[in-house]
Amino acid sequence: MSEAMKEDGKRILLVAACALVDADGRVLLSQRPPGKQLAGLWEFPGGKVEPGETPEETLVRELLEEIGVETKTACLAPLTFASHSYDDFHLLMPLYVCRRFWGTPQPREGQVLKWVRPLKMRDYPMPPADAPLIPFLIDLL
Ligand SMILES: Nc1nc2c([nH]c(=O)n2[C@@H]2O[C@H](COP(=O)(O)OP(=O)(O)OP(=O)(O)O)[C@@H](O)[C@H]2O)c(=O)[nH]1
Repeated sequence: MSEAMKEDGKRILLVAACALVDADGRVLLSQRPPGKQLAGLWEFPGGKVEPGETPEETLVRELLEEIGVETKTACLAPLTFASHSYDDFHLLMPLYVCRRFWGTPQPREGQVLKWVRPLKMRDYPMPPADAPLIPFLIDLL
C-alpha cells in the first residue's frame, strides 16, 4: 500500500525517489513545473508508490513516464531515506541510486532537467525533505 495511518491521523505517504548518476558522477535533478505543489523546487525523479508496487517497480515506471529513461529493478541500489512531516502528510521517501540506465533523460512532463554535482546541490532549492539527503550523495560520489 502507498499509505499507512499514523496514530494522530496524519497519513504516511510513501514516495520512491532516484538519484540517477551519470559517468561524471553528476546527479539528475528535475524542477517541478509551475502549478504543482512545491513548484520551482528541484527534486529527484520519482513518485508515489501505487498499491501492488514495490518502490523499485515505482521507479522503473516513473523514470520511463517522467524522463523516458529505461532501467531495471536490479539496477536500483538503496542509499538512504527521507522522513519529513509536511502540513498535510508525513513523507517517507527511500532514495535509490541508479548508474545503469538506457536513454537520454528528456523532460516529458514540462519539467526542467539538470545534471548537478552533489557539492553544487545546495545552489538548487529542493523540498525541505530532501536537504538531509545531500550529504549521503556527497559521500557516495
Ligand atoms: N519525486 C519526488 N517527490 C518529492 C521529493 N521530495 C519531496 O518532498 N517530494 C514530495 O513527494 C510527493 C511526490 O509526489 P508525486 O511527485 O508523485 O506527486 P505530485 O505532487 O507531482 O502530484 P501528482 O502526480 O499526484 O499530481 C510530493 O508531495 C513531493 O513534493 C523528491 O525529491 N522527489
